This record gives sequence, structure tokens and C-alpha cells, in this order.
Amino acid sequence: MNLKQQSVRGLPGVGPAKEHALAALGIHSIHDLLHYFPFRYEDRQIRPLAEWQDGARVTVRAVVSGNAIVRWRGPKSMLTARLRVDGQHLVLCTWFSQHYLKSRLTDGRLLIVTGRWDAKTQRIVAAETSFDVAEPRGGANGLLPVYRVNKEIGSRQIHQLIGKAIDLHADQLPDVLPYSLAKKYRLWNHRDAVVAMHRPRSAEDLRQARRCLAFEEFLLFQIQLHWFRMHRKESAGVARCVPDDAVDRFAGFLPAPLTNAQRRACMDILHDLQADRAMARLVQGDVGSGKTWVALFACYAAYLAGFQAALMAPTEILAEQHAREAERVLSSAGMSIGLLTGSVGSKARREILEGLACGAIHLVVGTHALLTEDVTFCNLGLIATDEQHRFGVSQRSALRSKGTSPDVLMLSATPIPRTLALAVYGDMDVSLLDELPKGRQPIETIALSKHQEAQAIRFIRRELAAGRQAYIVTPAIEQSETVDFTALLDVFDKLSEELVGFRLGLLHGKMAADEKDRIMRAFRDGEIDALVATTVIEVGIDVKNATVIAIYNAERFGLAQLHQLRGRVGRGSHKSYCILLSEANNETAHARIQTMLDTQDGFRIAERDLELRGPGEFLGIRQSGLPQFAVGDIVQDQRIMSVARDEAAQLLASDSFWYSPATEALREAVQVPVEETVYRD
Ligand SMILES: Nc1ncnc2c1ncn2[C@@H]1O[C@H](COP(=O)(O)OP(=O)(O)OP(=O)(O)O)[C@@H](O)[C@H]1O
Repeated sequence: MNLKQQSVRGLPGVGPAKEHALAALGIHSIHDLLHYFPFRYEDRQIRPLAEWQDGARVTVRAVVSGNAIVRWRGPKSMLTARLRVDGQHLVLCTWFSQHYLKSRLTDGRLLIVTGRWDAKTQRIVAAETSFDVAEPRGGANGLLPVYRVNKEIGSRQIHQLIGKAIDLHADQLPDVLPYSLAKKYRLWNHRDAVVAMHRPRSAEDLRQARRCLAFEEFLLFQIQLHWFRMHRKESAGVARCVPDDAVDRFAGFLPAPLTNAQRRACMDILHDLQADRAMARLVQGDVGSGKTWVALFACYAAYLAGFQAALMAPTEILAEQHAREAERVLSSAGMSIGLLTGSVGSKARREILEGLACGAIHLVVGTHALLTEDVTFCNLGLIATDEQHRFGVSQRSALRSKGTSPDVLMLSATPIPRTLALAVYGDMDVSLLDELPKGRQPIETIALSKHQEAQAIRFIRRELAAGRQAYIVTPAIEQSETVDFTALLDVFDKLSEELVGFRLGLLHGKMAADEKDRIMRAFRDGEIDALVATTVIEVGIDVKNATVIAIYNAERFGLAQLHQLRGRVGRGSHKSYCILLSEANNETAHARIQTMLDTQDGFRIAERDLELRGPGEFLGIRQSGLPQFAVGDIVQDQRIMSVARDEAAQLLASDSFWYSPATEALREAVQVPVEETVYRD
């Protein structure tokens, strides 16, 4: 049996409880367990005392000298013993709250301790202790894999389970790469690479293993990507009869001219729709670049060709916003538009469902509510999804199945650095909106230290007094939710005192969804002057009257996030401001703030973000909907990605690949619908 089909229950010692706990880590099969790779490695190599550095973690092999002593301070204990290291030096070692170890710390006993070295007091503060063993955990070379664990499965246990899986099953791991490729790039076989990830014999070993696994992942990904394109070219789409002047006609309904970038994107869409293959296009736009109009053009073009369109947004408030805009722009084109969200009343809902089923409604804008079974279309020809990565794969395909070969347009508000886009999207169809509508005044960005808060508040007050609105944002980071929550409330209290006479609203992640929507609506409708919020402010929310955004603790936000937040203002004709209050106490934080002062180009900011984050730390990848890999790092391993891309193209071009894929993994790669890989959640 294939290892993917063998449940972890097959391992000795794994019962239902452990099976459940492993499932919570995403581990179901033995294959999953073997591919559950460490997220980092700890250096446990034993080094001589002369090499120990003050404050650093050290691992020592030592012999206990004399008796250990316990001292109590209230309920807390401090156990201290003298250790002889390197056969000669005596150092102290302290264990906090582990007094129970005293009886084991007998004179002359051999142990291995890992802990922090305090050079001043010549003392190790112990973190982990093993008795009577010759080697530290992690083996002689001392590279200890560290895995993500949960409450039910601890670190030692996951080590044991993976160890068992390797001993019993690693030999059954099949090759992933065809022999010719492995040979060409001198890559290990899959089995050796997997084992080395868990039991690296040296840092070089680990490097080789990672290189091999990254190449494998990227190759499979690229094969899927190419395969998808080839397949899509052949797959029966519907050639829609959209008149060539559709873009001009559409422009006639707009209150302002299209930007060049919008026009190009619309032309791309027009050609896609006219072609007889199904469209799958991503519109990637900088904040405020006007993605909505491009999506509305696609809906209009579908309408001209006699088809219905659906526009799906991740939240009610965004769906409402898009529906309003659609109404404003497209009703004069003769289109009838419906809004379908969870809070639409049952009577209105029934009418919309009927309208969709008989074709009387041409465009429906909605949330997840569009996915329910009773929503049926007369002839759905186009689907546009906003912030598509916020929908699951199955949700997107549920909507697709409501039409026959519908054309698909995806909108993303996260600029991806140009250097990455090619590698990741390959030659997928992407339209970039890298230009802002004319007449926008640049947003003035001001960096203040936290001691200058009063100045920021004066500024906000001035804007509110002029009839404008303001966003005030504080960070929300999961780990310290309580602290952040208090910080938010402090800011709210303070502003309530300082901004007397103005209406303040409070918005945070702990609120129920409908309460959040209510507050956002009130702000949108001008019933709230200043909104004090954590980052739950919607990406994409468009309130033209908001002219100032003040961001507290700006040093705690990533660049992409700061850029997104800044993009909430400057959307109308009034001059707008972004105030960054920060304690930029390290170089990176400082560089981030400086970047915000230097530029408003989202693509430039994304590139800078990459430079500033260390390799492998491109946080926000998840957020951006970029594909994620188990080992390969799309930033650090860009070169491997581009080699994999070329090799994938060559493999697919050879007949023999199709007759008999060299490995099982390659065969599987051309069976998964690629869209589900490219845009996986
Ligand atoms: N060509 C244009 N000329 C003038 N105004 C425009 C143009 N295109 C769009 N707009 C307006 O600009 C605002 C922003 O557009 P939209 O909401 O589509 O931005 P977006 O690309 O979705 O940005 P974000 O991701 O930041 O929400 C809207 O109020 C829209 O009406």
C-alpha cells in the first residue's frame, strides 16, 4: 500500500487519541508524518568552554561534582550544582523550579545539559538535561530538529513517532524525480533527503536535503502550472460574442476616464472572453488603483454577450460597496443588478433567486451567500472574485459549477514583487494595475515618535473639524491579544477625551461579524467621525471622506500592511495624510518607516519588503495568496524555481512523459487541477 494511504494508526503506540492529536497538526498518513519537517534546527553541538559566549545557548557534557543544593524563594525553587566540564573546569549550573532533579544529581554522575551561559557568574542556566547518555539529542553533530507541536503531542513524542516512521517505512518512499534530472543536478533521492531533514548528519547534509526537496516541490508545481495552461487551451471554453468596442462603450458609463492600466486590463479581458478557451485571469492592483471598475467591465462584457455574471466579495460590507458601484455604473447600461448577502431578508432573497434563475438579473454581487444550493443561474458566464485567497478552493469551485465553463476573473490587492511574479505565476494570465486614477493627490506621510502623539491628535482634530473622517489604528497580534486589546482601549479612552464633540467608533476582532459590519457601515455613512480600530479595517473599504489615518506602534506592522492601511485614505479629491507613530527602535523598523516616507508605489514597497525581511521570512505570503511550499522558499530559492520551470517545460514537451511518467509523483502532478494548487489557501 502507498504510504499516503497508510494511516498513522499503523504505527506502534498510536491509538485514537494520538491519531486525533496528529490530525490537528495536519498529519494523517505515514507519508504526512515523514514529510512533517522541522521548522528550525537547534545547535546542540558540544563545544569546549573556551568557545562559549556570554548569553548564548551552550550544550555541555559534564560530570556532577559534589552535592546539589536547593534554595527556596517563596514557591519557587533554585537547584544548583557544580559541574566539571572538559575534564577540568568547574562551573555552576542552576535549574529553576526543578528541585525534583536533586536526587539524580549525585556526585560523579554523567549528564548532558543545554542552557544559557552566563559568563559573569560562570554559571549555566539549564533548559534541558539528559542523564547517562553519551550524545546530546540531535546526535554527535548536535543539530536538533525542532517541530511544531501542540498540547497533546510534545516535542519528544513527535521525535519518537517520526523516528519510528523512518525506521519502519522510509525505505518505501518512492523517487520523485526522474533519474536523468537527479543525475543532472546531482540531487539525492527522495528517501535520503527526507531522512536527512529529520536526522541531519551535518549542516551540509541539511543543505543538500533542502535543495533536493525544494527542487522536487518546485518541479511538481511548475509541471502543474504548465499542464494547466496546456489543458486550458484545449478545454472547451465558450467564445463570447463581445463587440470589439465594448471597452469604449463601458467607458461611456463611467464618471471619469479609465486609467491606461485599467484600459489595458479591460482589453485583456475582452480578448480572453472572445477566445474559445475559458478565461482564468488575475488582476493584481495596487491600493486604490481601481480594480472594481475592471471587474465591472468583465461583467458588462459578459452581459453584452448575453450571459449572467457573479461578483463575489469576502465580506458583506465589501459586497454592498461593489453592488452600489455596479448600480451607479452599469444600470445605465441596462443591466439589472442584485445583491445577495446573509443579511438580505427572505422576501428580497426569493426575488433575487427567481431573477437569477430566469435570467432577469444580469449581475449578482454577493458574499458566501452566493454559494448555497438554491442559488441557480439561467446562464452564468462570468465569475469575478475579489480577494480570492479569502475563499476556499471548494467554495470557488462550488460557484464555478453553477455555470457551464464560466470565465473566471480574480482580483488581488496585494502587489507581488515583480521578481517573484514570474517565478510563481509562470506565464499565467495576469493584468497589472500599477497606475492610480488621475487627480488623486499624493498622500502625505508623516513619521512621528510616540512622544509626539499630541501633535498627531491635533492634526486629527483639525481634519475632523473640517468635516473629514479619520481612521486610528493600533496593532493586533495574536500572541499578545490581551495587551493589544488594552492598548486599543487606552487609545480609545484617550481620544474620547481629546476629541470631545466628535463621534468615535470602536472596531476590533473580538466583535461579532454583524456588529463589525454595523460599525463599518456607520463610518461609511458618515455617522462616525473617527474610527479607532485594530487591523480589522477592511482591505478594500472605500470611504472618500476619510482623509487621515494614524497608525500607532507603526514599527509593529509589516510594510505591505502599512501600505494597505495607508491606502484607506486619499481615495477622494481631498488631500490626505498618513501619520505613523512609532518607536522605531531597530534598523529594520526604521527602514520600513523610511520606505513608507519615500514611496507610494505598492510594487516598489513589496520589493523593498522582500529586501528587508530575511530570507525565508517573507511573512504575509499566506495573506497574499501566494503558493506555499513545505521546504522550498520562493524568495530564497528563486534560482531553483527558475531551473524547475525550464525543466518542467522540457519534460512536458517530451512524448515519453505522457506515455509513462517516470515517477508516481509526476503522474499525480498532471492529475490535480492546477488552479487549486496555484491559489491554494
Ligand atoms: N479611472 C478612474 N478615475 C477616477 N476614479 C476612479 C477610477 N477608477 C476607480 N476610481 C475610483 O477610485 C476608488 C478606488 O477604486 P477601487 O475601490 O476599485 O480600488 P481598488 O483597486 O479596489 O483598491 P483597494 O484594493 O485599495 O480597495 C473608487 O472610489 C473608484 O470609484
